[in-house]
Amino acid sequence: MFGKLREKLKKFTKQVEEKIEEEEKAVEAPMAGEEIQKAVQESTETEGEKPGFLGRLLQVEIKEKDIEDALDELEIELLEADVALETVEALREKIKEKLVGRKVRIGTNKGKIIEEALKEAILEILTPEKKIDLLQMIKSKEDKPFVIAFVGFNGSGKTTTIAKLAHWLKKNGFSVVIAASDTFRAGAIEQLEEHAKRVGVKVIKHDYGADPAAVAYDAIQHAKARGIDVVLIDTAGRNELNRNLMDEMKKIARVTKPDLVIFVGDSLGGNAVVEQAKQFNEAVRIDGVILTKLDADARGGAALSISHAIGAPILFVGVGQGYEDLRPFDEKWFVERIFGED
Ligand SMILES: Nc1nc2c(ncn2[C@@H]2O[C@H](COP(=O)(O)OP(=O)(O)OP(=O)(O)O)[C@@H](O)[C@H]2O)c(=O)[nH]1
Repeated sequence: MFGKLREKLKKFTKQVEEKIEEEEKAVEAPMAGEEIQKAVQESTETEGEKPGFLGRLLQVEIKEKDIEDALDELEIELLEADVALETVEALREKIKEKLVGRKVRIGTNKGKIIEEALKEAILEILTPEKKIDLLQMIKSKEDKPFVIAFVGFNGSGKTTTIAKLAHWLKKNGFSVVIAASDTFRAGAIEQLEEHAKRVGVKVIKHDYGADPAAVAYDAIQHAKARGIDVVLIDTAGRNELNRNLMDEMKKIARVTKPDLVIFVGDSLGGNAVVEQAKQFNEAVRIDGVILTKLDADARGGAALSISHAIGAPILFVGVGQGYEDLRPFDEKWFVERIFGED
């Protein structure tokens, strides 16, 4: 996971480290290495925790010029890794904020300081303005069912994801029914039924060509009549966005008044997926995102950008083809995956 992204960030760390070392050499020049360490040690011991007088002399401040070149390179590489432009720019500013002016004592582990700054910057980018606790939301809704509509392009893994989420909800004690509102793509209904059967969930369906909003409406009525907790609405994707699709989405939203609209995107699609999400967000407000195929994603561009770009949190990530392979998203976990080993 994210091998390429990791490489780029490591390269940045190394470049900045070398620059700081150059600054250090200028400070160190008049003294020999061992003398410096000793002087810093003694000075700190006499003045407590904080660096003492000599310690202060023997520290360097990271300057903008030390990181500018490395940031320029990182910016290009992140764009190549399909991180959205506005996210790259925001990340650049945050990294700068965290590093410029920072005082580094000679002899300390500079790589660690730089890596921590990168981690913090990425964590801030990933942390959405609003968070969603799905289980809590479902529990606290008084009039059942809780309705979730899924939107996204063809091939994004939407159908598999709906089955994974149904499985996860069942494991958490909720009853679920699925609306087969993709009445457009040949085979979509059978495919959904097959997945639903495997996870033990009923599908409400009409024929192909039927009104998707009517199918969703029926599923909600079915849930109401039987006290089912959650309705998951599978909507049609297209290969490209068009007016019909957006009008269809708007009608489903009008008729079913979903509690949540979740955008399902293939993380391998990179920036294109972020653009899709933005367009859906303009038509029907997206409340949350599920990114699929993260297990196969070396670049991490979509994952890094999507929350920041549309202001909605990533709720889950798909990390494999099995029904268990859906992971509630956690920013810290994500950052650890980027910096840790696979
Ligand atoms: N490795 C991996 N594969 C996934 C993941 N999610 C889905 N897939 C696979 O992606 C392929 C497409 O998924 P489907 O759910 O069939 O998606 P689709 O029907 O093409 O697309 P929709 O029209 O969006 O439903 C299938 O082979 C899935 O097993 C994931 O998180 N990781």
